[in-house]
Amino acid sequence: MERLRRTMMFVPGNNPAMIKDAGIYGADSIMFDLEDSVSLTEKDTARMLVFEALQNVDYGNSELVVRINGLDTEMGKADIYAMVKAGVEVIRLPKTETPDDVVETEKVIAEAEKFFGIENGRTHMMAAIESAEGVLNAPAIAKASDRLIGIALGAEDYVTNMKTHRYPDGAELSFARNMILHGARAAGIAAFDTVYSDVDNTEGFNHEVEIIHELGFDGKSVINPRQIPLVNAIYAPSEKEIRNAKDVLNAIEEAHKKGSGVISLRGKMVDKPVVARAERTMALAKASHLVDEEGNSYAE
Ligand SMILES: CC(=O)SCCNC(=O)CCNC(=O)[C@H](O)C(C)(C)COP(=O)(O)OP(=O)(O)OC[C@H]1O[C@@H](n2cnc3c(N)ncnc32)[C@H](O)[C@@H]1OP(=O)(O)O
Ligand SMILES: O=C([O-])CC(=O)C(=O)O
Ligand SMILES: [Mg+2]
Repeated sequence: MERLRRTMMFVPGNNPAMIKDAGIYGADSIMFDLEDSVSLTEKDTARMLVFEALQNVDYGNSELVVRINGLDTEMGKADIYAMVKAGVEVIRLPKTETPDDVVETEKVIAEAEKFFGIENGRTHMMAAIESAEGVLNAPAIAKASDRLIGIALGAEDYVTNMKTHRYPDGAELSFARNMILHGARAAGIAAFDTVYSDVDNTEGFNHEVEIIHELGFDGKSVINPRQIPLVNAIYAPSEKEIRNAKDVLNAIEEAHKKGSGVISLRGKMVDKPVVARAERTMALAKASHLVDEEGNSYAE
């Protein structure tokens, strides 16, 4: 079953209190940041703090991601070596412009794995796309390495590059979101939406999450624990959706028993893509604690 990544929470790598408690908020992925939330004078301290945390703190089931500094900075290589040694699950490359950026980073990751005697390929990657060049290359970036689990939009840098701002209707991000989503889906990997900086604006945040949920994003980068339950609530299927998904799965099981891959349910055709959507609905229902492991509703 595909891993659910509804929320990926940024945690500044130079903040020991936030790093220590990051696991208690239920983020699907925790993303320690060594890049733009850390000032140049704190880069070494942040790398050390995150290295220690990855080795010593129990973050439960959350996936552990680190946003490194790019290889065009003097920190990039040291970041990769330290995080690979610490056993990070995913390295997030910021400001990815071209497939070559991914290939170059992968080379250094592979070198580091070899150096520390770690199995080749164990460290996964994701690429953040934060410029016009990156957006235009999104489909190629998404296919640049087998290590990639996903690509993400970084809209703060993107709107700066585009000489615009963030607006409530999100029109300025429409092209980038669609490119990233299509690039990710064509490569068979995940797509993540960008952060929403106005932490106290719940209405604006919910509106943005509704948009990306409808588009089909796997989830969203968040910057504050208060944003996690808001995303989860919008990604949680309704009771009606769960009931329908169960009916679909039961119907297709009956069809399979009869040697068929298609069946009619209340006049609507049930076939492979409908079943795949029903399976995703049930996975989201489980993650949202609306049904148990067997798919039985707690409400029933
Ligand atoms: C454009 C980009 O690159 S975005 C990515 C880089 N930016 C970041 O990583 C920023 C991360 N977020 C933050 O630093 C903060 O959430 C801010 C500055 C946005 C808001 O700060 P505050 O208003 O103080 O947050 P708030 O009052 O909601 O904090 C409540 C609790 O959550 C904790 N918390 C807040 N944000 C985070 C976080 N991102 N990770 C872990 N814990 C956090 C606080 O430490 C506080 O804990 P406490 O109650 O034990 O003291
Ligand atoms: O990746 C993100 O969402 C945060 C970020 O760096 C940006 O928006 O520039
Ligand atoms: Mg950025």
